[in-house]
Parts: sequence; structure tokens; C-alpha cells
Amino acid sequence: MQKITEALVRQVIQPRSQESHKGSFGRVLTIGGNQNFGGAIIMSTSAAVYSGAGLVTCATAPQNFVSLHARLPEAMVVDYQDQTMLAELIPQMDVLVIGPGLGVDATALAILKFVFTQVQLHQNLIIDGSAITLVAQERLTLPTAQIIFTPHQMEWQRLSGLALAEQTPAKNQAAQQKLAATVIVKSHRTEVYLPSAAWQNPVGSAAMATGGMGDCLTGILAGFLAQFTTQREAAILAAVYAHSQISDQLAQRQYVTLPTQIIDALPQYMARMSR
Ligand SMILES: NC(=O)C1=CN([C@@H]2O[C@H](COP(=O)(O)OP(=O)(O)OC[C@H]3O[C@@H](n4cnc5c(N)ncnc54)[C@H](OP(=O)(O)O)[C@@H]3O)[C@@H](O)[C@H]2O)[C@@H](O)CC1
Ligand SMILES: Nc1ncnc2c1ncn2[C@@H]1O[C@H](COP(=O)(O)OP(=O)(O)O)[C@@H](O)[C@H]1O
Ligand SMILES: [Mg+2]
Repeated sequence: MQKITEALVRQVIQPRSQESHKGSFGRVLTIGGNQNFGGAIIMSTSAAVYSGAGLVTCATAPQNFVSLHARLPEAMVVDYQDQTMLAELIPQMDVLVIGPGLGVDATALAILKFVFTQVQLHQNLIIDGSAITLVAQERLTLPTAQIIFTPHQMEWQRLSGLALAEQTPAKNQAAQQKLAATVIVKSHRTEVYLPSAAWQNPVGSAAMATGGMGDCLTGILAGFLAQFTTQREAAILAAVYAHSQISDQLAQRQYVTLPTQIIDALPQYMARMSR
């Protein structure tokens, strides 16, 4: 399995064209955050904004509107149960994230099913957390879109049917091909199964083992996919590497690295990588 390198991140993150505007850097919609898990979608949305997505909207439970805006006034909000608004917004998006903090109740399932009816072929759809669990439990048919699953090992067990001990590269690749989607199997050494090849992330540490770290990754993936559109596969690999490398840099002085600290560090990290 090939290893992702810093050189690849540097290749993806280029200086911005001065002849640009917010529309040049893509539109992202994050969907999730029930009344208990608002933090998850706030971290996903923040990571998308701080990694440079041009316009970011968050569809969440109305209970989260105030806390989201207090932390992140750059993001727009919409009630995740407002199907009229979602139907209007979704076609405008380059990237959708669904799942961080969505939960697995009937409301969550209805939202996920509705989004699956609206998403379009050309759009990137990042399916994470609760949405992976629901796809697996309910055996949902996947929409036709550019799908990226971001399971941790237990979510991957639910989705692929492979018990943890069976999650070998060969079996993971076979399961990825059956899904016909990109799969990022997260662990200490995360593996990325692209349609073309499998890659391993050589960076990251136990300083990342804290709630919300995967939610943060979904936003970085969304931000990179929204901006670096000509190198889609490289953008996915670069996002995985950047997330862990930022943590490694913070971990030189910290025992644990928080998702919100990784988010805060993104703009400076990206500036360094673009030079
Ligand atoms: N601030 C917020 O709002 C936050 C909200 N969040 C949201 O919560 C929702 C549920 O997501 P979830 O990941 O917490 O729960 P679930 O899907 O049940 O998986 C956990 C089970 O799997 C097992 N396990 C085995 N291997 C594993 C591995 N490598 N990595 C991780 N787990 C592993 C693990 O084993 P154990 O811990 O018992 O050893 C346990 O039995 C989701 O929507 C998410 O976005 C969180 O992001 C936190 C911050
Ligand atoms: N020990 C570890 N070493 C390296 N990376 C880790 C470690 N523990 C967790 N991570 C990373 O943190 C993230 C955890 O994702 P996830 O379990 O979905 O978190 P959450 O759902 O709480 O946001 C993944 O990117 C994973 O690779
Ligand atoms: Mg998660």
C-alpha cells in the first residue's frame, strides 16, 4: 500500500488566484447535529470554513443555531427538517457532508433518505458517523453521486460486514469495490480506498483519540474537495494527511490535540504548504 506524503499535500494546496471570489472556492452543505450532538456538526462546519471552502451552510436542529453562529458567524444555517429549503439548497452545492451528530432515530433516517433523493451525480457526498450506521442498519440504496464514506473501524464493520480482525487491505478493497464509493477506514494508521488504489496515512498519533476528531476530518475533506476540484483523489488524500499532520505538530507540545485546535491551525498550515 502506498503512503501519503507531505509532497502530495504541497502539490494540492496551491496559492490562490488573485482573480477569484468566494464562489471560486466552492459551496459546502453540512447536515447533522441533533439536540444532543450539536458539537459534531459545529466542528465539521468549522473545519470546512477554516480549510477555505468559499460558502458554507449548516443544516442542523434549530437548537444548535445560536451556538453555531456564536462560534462561526461565517456559516449560514437552515433547519435540517425543512425539506423545501433543502431541496432548494442542495442543487447549488459542490460538496455535502451528512452524518456528524445526526443520530440514528426516525428524524435522522427521514433526513438522510430525503438528502439521498436530492443529491446529484456530480456532487461529492461525504457520509460519516450516524449516517454510515443508518445506511448499514437500514440497507439504504446509495444515490448516484461521488460518495466518500469515512467510517471508524466499528462503523466499517457495520457497513462492510467485516469484523475488525477481518479488515485486511484485500478484504477492505473488495468491500470498497462492492460499494462503488471511496472509503476512508479511520484508525491509528488510516487507510484510504480510492477506486484507483489504496493508500495509508503514515502520520497521526494517540493525541487524536478524542471525541469530534472524525467530525473535524469531514469538514477538511469538504473544504479541500470544494476548492481543489481538478485533483479530486489527491485532495482526499491531502485532507487525511493534513488533519493528522496538524495534530502531530501540536502534539510536540500537547498531550492531547483538540479538534477545535486543529481547525484553528488550518489556515496557517495551508499557507505553509502552499509556499
Ligand atoms: N461533540 C459531539 O457532538 C460528538 C458527537 N459524535 C457523534 O456521535 C455519533 C456516534 O458516533 P460514535 O463514533 O461516538 O459512536 P458509534 O458509532 O456507536 O461507535 C462507537 C463504538 O465503536 C467502537 N469502536 C471500535 N473501533 C473503534 C474506532 N477505531 N474508533 C471509534 N470507535 C470504535 C467503540 O468501542 P469502545 O469505545 O466501546 O471501545 C464503540 O463501541 C456520531 O454521529 C458522531 O458524529 C462523536 O463524534 C463525538 C463528539
Ligand atoms: N490512536 C490514534 N492514532 C492516530 N489517529 C487517531 C487515533 N485515534 C483516533 N485517531 C483519528 O481520529 C479520528 C477519529 O474519528 P471518529 O472515531 O469518527 O471520531 P468522532 O466520531 O468522535 O469525531 C480519525 O481520523 C482517526 O484516524
Ligand atoms: Mg465519527
